[in-house]
Amino acid sequence: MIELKKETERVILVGVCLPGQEDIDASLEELSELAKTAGAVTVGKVVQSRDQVHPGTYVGKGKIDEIKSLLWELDATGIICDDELSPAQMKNLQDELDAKVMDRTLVILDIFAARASTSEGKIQVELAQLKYRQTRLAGFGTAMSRLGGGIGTRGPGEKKLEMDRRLIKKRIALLNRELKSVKQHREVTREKRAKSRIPVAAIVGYTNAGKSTLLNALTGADILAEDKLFATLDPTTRSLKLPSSQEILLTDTVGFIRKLPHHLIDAFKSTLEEAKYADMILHVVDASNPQADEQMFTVYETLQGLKVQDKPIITVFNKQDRLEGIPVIRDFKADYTVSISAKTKAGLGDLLETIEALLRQQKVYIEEVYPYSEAGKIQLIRKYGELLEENYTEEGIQVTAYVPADIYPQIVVNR
Ligand SMILES: Nc1nc2c(ncn2[C@@H]2O[C@H](COP(=O)(O)OP(=O)(O)OP(=O)(O)O)[C@@H](O)[C@H]2O)c(=O)[nH]1
Ligand SMILES: [Mg+2]
Repeated sequence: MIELKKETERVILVGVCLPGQEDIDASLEELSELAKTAGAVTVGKVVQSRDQVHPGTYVGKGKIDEIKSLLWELDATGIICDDELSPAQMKNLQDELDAKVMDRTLVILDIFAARASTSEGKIQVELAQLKYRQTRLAGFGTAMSRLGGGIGTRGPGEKKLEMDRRLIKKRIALLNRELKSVKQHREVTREKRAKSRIPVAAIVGYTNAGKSTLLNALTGADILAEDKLFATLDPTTRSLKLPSSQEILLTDTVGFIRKLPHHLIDAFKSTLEEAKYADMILHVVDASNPQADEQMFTVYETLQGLKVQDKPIITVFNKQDRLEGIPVIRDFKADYTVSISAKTKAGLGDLLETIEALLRQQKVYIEEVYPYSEAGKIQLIRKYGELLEENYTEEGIQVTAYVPADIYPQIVVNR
């Protein structure tokens, strides 16, 4: 696709530091990465410490004046606020600054819009964008057209940017119906998988943690892995043979981020929910990131919000090659932890062993002698379980194996 070179947006990032908040710098650093991914250049940062966000203008009057002169000094085209602005805050700031006003949500939506490739992804993004725009169009029709080009104007819904509220409502209803039918399709696929009894592991984690790189390294898939936020939007599933020859399905998922816009969570629920139907979760952490602890916390929160609970989690501390010396395992409680480098493939063997150990926990250990007339049951074990030993004797076939609990009734010896 040929894209005309547009004038680069030069933005000033604006954040509010609430009492007790220590990671405002990291949050703005991440916002700057988001802006870069969306094609803008960060030329300045402004932080105001406040007890609460200013309800009318996000920051206070003094800061607004400061931003005004900065916009002029730095020849900036607009600002991006680190939190989602209310429609009123956005309008007021726009009036005060007479510049393009954006927020974190708008930037994330823009990135998603540029990345969505499947029909499901496109519907989801457009839905989220329309919901975001719906309230912001109300009462100040010119606000959206003031965005001009660039961030906030991309996406499947691009041409409908100037749509009035009534049409937006209609379009939202239509998209919701479309989404429903896509969802049903996804559910059918999921059911098929469940029937095949092949265990599913969902790879989840903060954006840019290395989820796609890991899936590629394990299965030889060629999913785009990039040093960009939200490289992956659509879940991809690949199968993997474990050393015991048991098969498992691995699903790569969309990354999480702090302050993930709720419009997106709603719209992407069925995609995000891949984790809900998995047998286990591989939580990939970028151990080389100074914010790793906070990122893990965000992932836990998001999983909880999606009601993904009580699943065995393997925490995978990735990017060990970037760390010097001994592998880092952070201090927290988890069922299983592994240190790897998806890039150099170090530790992948450990990871596979851990996955097997976990699967084994969900299995029943058996020591049996099968009469030759029941040899078919051993085929079942081989297919769904893990056959450890098989000896042909006079009494029958001696077998030791791990068998999935749900298969167990089918392989009991008739006596
Ligand atoms: N040094 C190092 N870099 C890694 C490792 N694993 C992944 N990366 C890099 O980290 C960046 C992000 O990797 P991805 O696999 O795209 O991350 P992701 O979690 O799929 O990210 P999103 O899809 O954007 O949420 C890429 O530039 C990878 O090359 C690793 O073990 N070591
Ligand atoms: Mg990815």
